[in-house]
Amino acid sequence: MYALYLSAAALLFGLYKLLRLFIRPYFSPTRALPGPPSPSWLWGNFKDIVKADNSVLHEAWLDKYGPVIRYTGMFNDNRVTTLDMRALHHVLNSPAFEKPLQARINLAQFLGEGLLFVEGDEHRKQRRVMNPAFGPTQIREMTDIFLEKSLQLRDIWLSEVAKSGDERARVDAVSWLSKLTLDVIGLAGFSYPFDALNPAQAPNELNAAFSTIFSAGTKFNLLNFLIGFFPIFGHIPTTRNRKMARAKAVMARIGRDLLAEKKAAVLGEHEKVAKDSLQGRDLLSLLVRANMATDLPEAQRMSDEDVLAQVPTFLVAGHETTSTSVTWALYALSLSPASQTRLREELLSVDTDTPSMDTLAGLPYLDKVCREVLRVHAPVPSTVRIAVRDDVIPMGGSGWVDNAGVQHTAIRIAKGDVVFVPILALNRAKAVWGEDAEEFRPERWDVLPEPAAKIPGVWGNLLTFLGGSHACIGYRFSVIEMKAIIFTLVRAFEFELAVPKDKIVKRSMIVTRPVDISEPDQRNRLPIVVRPYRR
Ligand code: HEM
Repeated sequence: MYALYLSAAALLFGLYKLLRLFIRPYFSPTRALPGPPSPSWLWGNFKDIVKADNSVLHEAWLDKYGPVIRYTGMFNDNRVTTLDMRALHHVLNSPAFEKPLQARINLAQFLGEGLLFVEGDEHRKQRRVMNPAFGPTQIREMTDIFLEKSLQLRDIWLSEVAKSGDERARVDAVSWLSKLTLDVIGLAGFSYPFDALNPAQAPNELNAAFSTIFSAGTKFNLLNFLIGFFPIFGHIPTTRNRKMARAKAVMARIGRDLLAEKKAAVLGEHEKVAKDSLQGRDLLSLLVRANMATDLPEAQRMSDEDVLAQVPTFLVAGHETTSTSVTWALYALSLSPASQTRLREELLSVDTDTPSMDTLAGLPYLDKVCREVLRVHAPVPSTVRIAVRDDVIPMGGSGWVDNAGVQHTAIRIAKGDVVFVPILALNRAKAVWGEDAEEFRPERWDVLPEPAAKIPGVWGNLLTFLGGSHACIGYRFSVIEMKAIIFTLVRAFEFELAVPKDKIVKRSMIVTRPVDISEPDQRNRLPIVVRPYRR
């Protein structure tokens, strides 16, 4: 009898939760905001958004309905977006907004509870211990790795040219750059040699495990969707779940070995680790050292589990994002021969193949090219935040006007409403960058447009690396890595697209990659022709 009451109570509680989920959106103050009608209760505007290129619909709605809009997600859930910089600054910095739990659970099933997962005090704790590993002094030390791997790719492409017997070769920028940045994050992240650029080498254990986890985690399918809501689905013994479990076990074993090695090195630092040895300079070693510092209060230390979760976190966050940026850089430079020539002239004025971080950082046109690529082709085009309590978001400018013509200077938002953070849309907003905002034109950085100075981003007057408490911790790492790769490749080769421009389209699955639609398989690919540059 007691069990029956308990089941009935659980059922009622479940029903109440479900009902609240469906009813809650109708009581949100965001319903007063202007925006597109919802075509379906089940899908909201979701299907149209998925069909269009990332950000395109949001941009059109913002153009049509004003500076802040509401549209709908699944089950008519409220979603708000705005290009208002004061409002975005608030959303990115206020503890009233977090990553949605469902997205975090999805991340955690393949990444563990690392920096991309945690929120609140735990996030502040992890971030405090990890920040020093990503400082300029530390990245300066890693520049050699970025250049060494870039030179390896340069030599591989030169040998492809030699093999072709034709002074030129056709290569796929996506796959080669992905191998390059995997090698870099392996060495700079953990002193782990993936050796992905070595053509004779089959993918090693960690590479294979990582690929399995990454491809399962980033595919949109019913199982992944259900796991986001009900993590128990991750334990059903399907082929996908079994493969994931095996891959996670490999990742955990290698992670534990790496961690044990780093800890032993830190403990025996004075005798064993030379000050400038590679072993002591990778991100994991720096993190372990910071976490073991004697002046760090016990409560502020990360557990071994937390440190281990950073291994897949660095791999996922730091690998495809940077390779995609460089891929888009080669795409943009292929389509803009004048920028390519101007850049090459600047890069060839440096008299070494292995410049320091400061030399790379001090090349003005290289800097403008990188900013412009990261503006027009932001690899992560958007993110979302959920209100964890009711809140009022202040707006700059003249605010917004409701249906009754009343002016508002703030956005009232209810717990559970989602804010879409329009990274790409702000990066290419005409109101900020002018009428040619969608064009790749590095020279625009000669004079920064006034409104761009207010963009609440951590780097480069852009939202590409986000801003606020969850801003990308790896932005310095990524920008210098990007500069080192472009420096090496543009000095050595001239580039052009190997297929017509309209055969390359963008497709987003968290990261926006080029897709080659000239081939029936329509894979992530950027075929380019490389021709050695004769000085
Ligand atoms: C062009 C390259 C990159 C881009 C565009 C990029 C972009 C971003 C963005 C937009 C976020 C915020 C995500 C959100 O909160 O919704 C983020 C967070 C993060 N990124 Fe990056 N990233 C890049 C490279 C890297 C690299 C190289 C690393 C590490 C080696 C890295 C590590 C991280 C981590 C750990 C976070 C979570 C930070 C936190 O929540 O405190 N990223 N990145």
